[in-house]
Amino acid sequence: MPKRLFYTFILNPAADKGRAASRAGWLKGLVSQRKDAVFMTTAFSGHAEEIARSASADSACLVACGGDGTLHEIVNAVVGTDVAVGIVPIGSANDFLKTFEPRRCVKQDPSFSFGSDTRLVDLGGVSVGSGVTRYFVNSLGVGLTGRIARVVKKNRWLKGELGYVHALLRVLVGYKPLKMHIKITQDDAIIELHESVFAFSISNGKIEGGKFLIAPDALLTDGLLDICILKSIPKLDFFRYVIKYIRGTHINDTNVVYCQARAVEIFLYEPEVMHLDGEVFEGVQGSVRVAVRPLALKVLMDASGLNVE
Ligand SMILES: Nc1ncnc2c1ncn2[C@@H]1O[C@H](COP(=O)(O)OP(=O)(O)OP(=O)(O)O)[C@@H](O)[C@H]1O
Repeated sequence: MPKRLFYTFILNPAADKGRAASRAGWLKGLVSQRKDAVFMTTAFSGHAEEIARSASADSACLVACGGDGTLHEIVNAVVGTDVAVGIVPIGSANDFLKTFEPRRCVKQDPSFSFGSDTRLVDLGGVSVGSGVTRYFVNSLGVGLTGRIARVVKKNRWLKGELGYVHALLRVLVGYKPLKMHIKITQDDAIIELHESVFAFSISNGKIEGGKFLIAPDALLTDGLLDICILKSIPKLDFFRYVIKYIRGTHINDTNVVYCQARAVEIFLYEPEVMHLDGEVFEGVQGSVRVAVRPLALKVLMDASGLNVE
């Protein structure tokens, strides 16, 4: 049956530390000119996912108006359906869009052009123990970056790069590398590591934390996830790696394992913090299985023809 609406816009007014709320008037103005679109606002964390689950019965495209967290919730509501997601980038980082359509990441002047062309992108599926699978569209981090994401989220004032620098410094105090067992499954090899790990991430997009080029070789459509493991290093050395992460040159470092795979399993001996697209999951322990779900998400492309890979 044809859907009644084409677009449902879902605004997270709390995105960008509450600054996204100031875009409500502009978004309502956009939507009010059309018969095929409606506008909704979230009232609490997790609400975008609830709205998206009910709206997906009626809409062909759900537009995430916020940052990566808003997109993450909507993606998890539509995965497995034919509903597309669109993006109005008014969050702090909007890291997914930096890979998908980098030219649209102009925060001062966000745009949305009504179109219907979509591109399929991969997703990463994550299951902890026997729990349900949750999906990330941009990146997953365990340990250091999970803890940084937790501090960034709790901080109500500092946004953008300042927020990440503040969080990094706070997390580094008292931080110890994590003991992990990692099993990376590639087409022609299995890599097993029993390591103390300083930082661990799995990426679909290239950028994490606003400006860190964690996965310079990542492509959203290659059916692969990019794994980046920084082995145990002296804590003070990490500042050198921050510069390398910004430039993407860490992947050639002898302390870094960087590779691509379709599936990864990690075993965490102690409860840890994990982030998926910047959303924080506490107390993750035991077996964490991650597998790519190739071309599983339809993403609306900018109709102005500015798309680049
Ligand atoms: N009405 C609301 N009140 C409070 N929190 C909300 C509300 N709606 C959504 N949230 C939460 O706001 C958080 C931040 O959203 P989001 O990640 O989109 O913005 P951001 O952090 O500025 O962007 P980015 O992740 O790109 O840096 C998410 O965890 C989301 O669950």
